[in-house]
Amino acid sequence: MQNDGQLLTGVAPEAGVGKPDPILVATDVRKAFGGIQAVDLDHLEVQRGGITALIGPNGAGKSTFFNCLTGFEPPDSGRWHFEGQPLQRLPAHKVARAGMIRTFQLTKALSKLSVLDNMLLAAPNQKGEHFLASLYPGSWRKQEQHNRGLAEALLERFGIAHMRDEYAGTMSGGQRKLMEMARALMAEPRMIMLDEPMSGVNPALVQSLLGHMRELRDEGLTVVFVEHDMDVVMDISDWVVCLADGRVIAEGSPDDISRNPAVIDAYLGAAHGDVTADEKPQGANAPDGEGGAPGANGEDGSDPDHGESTA
Ligand SMILES: Nc1ncnc2c1ncn2[C@@H]1O[C@H](COP(=O)(O)OP(=O)(O)OP(=O)(O)O)[C@@H](O)[C@H]1O
Repeated sequence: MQNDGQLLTGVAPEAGVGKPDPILVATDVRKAFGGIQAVDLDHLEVQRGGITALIGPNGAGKSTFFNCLTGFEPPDSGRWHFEGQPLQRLPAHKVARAGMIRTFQLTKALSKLSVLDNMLLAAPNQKGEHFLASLYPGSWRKQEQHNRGLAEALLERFGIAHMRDEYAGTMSGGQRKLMEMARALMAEPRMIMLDEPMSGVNPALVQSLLGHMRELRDEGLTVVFVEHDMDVVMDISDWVVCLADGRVIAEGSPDDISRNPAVIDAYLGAAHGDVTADEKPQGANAPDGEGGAPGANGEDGSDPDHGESTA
């Protein structure tokens, strides 16, 4: 089946290259922490309806870039358009309402709430919370019904419906990863940004998560994900963007990227010689062996304090 990611065939593998139908266009996005220039990005376009992987060594600025785009971290400068709408300086909940939503490297479930309540909390536009809307209970009742139906359907889709009334704290790390993806979809986004969705999950669940990502893409959602596992990146991506020192140093198809000398130098490891798609690093991780490896966040990839909710 044709998906919009295939529109990328023939796009030149050049950093900052224009895309046939970009859903996101970001320009001059910069963010420094003290003396560290975490993000120093000139231009990046994300193709609508494709799966784009964001790779790069530890500390390359991937998560900070996600944070800036989604309103979780104020950039020092920069502008970006999503579906033609400028989103810079908007807080996270407004970015989510605009249709762009992210998940976190460490899952952010509220462990003392049920799985279903965690899902419902992730729905934006809680009309009942506004004073005027509360005067017209019909409008929020309708919305609550919609949210409940959506939450039940998503839990079913991700195979965790049997957990709906359990405390989220009782879920395994893998189940939490599934819930994290399901929660993001409560906002009914047009683009989902997944920060290391596979970290700390077992191989069977990786396959299940990959299947969900493909399905979402085939249904028209744009997927951007940060990943260290090059097997996963090569397997699923329509396009790969490599960051180093906050800059886009290369982008292209998985094949282009696996052969790109700048990517091999900065990330895949020049010491290992040329890396082709057939000889890619196994199990992946950053080449220096730091972080990002399956299990690097603890066996279940869970957040030790589970203290926060997503937008
Ligand atoms: N809140 C912060 N305060 C100070 N420095 C920060 C902060 N957040 C990130 N940094 C620094 O900014 C740089 C980019 O970090 P970031 O987490 O965005 O990289 P990354 O590519 O996502 O790394 P990883 O693959 O390890 O998750 C790093 O040098 C990091 O130490």
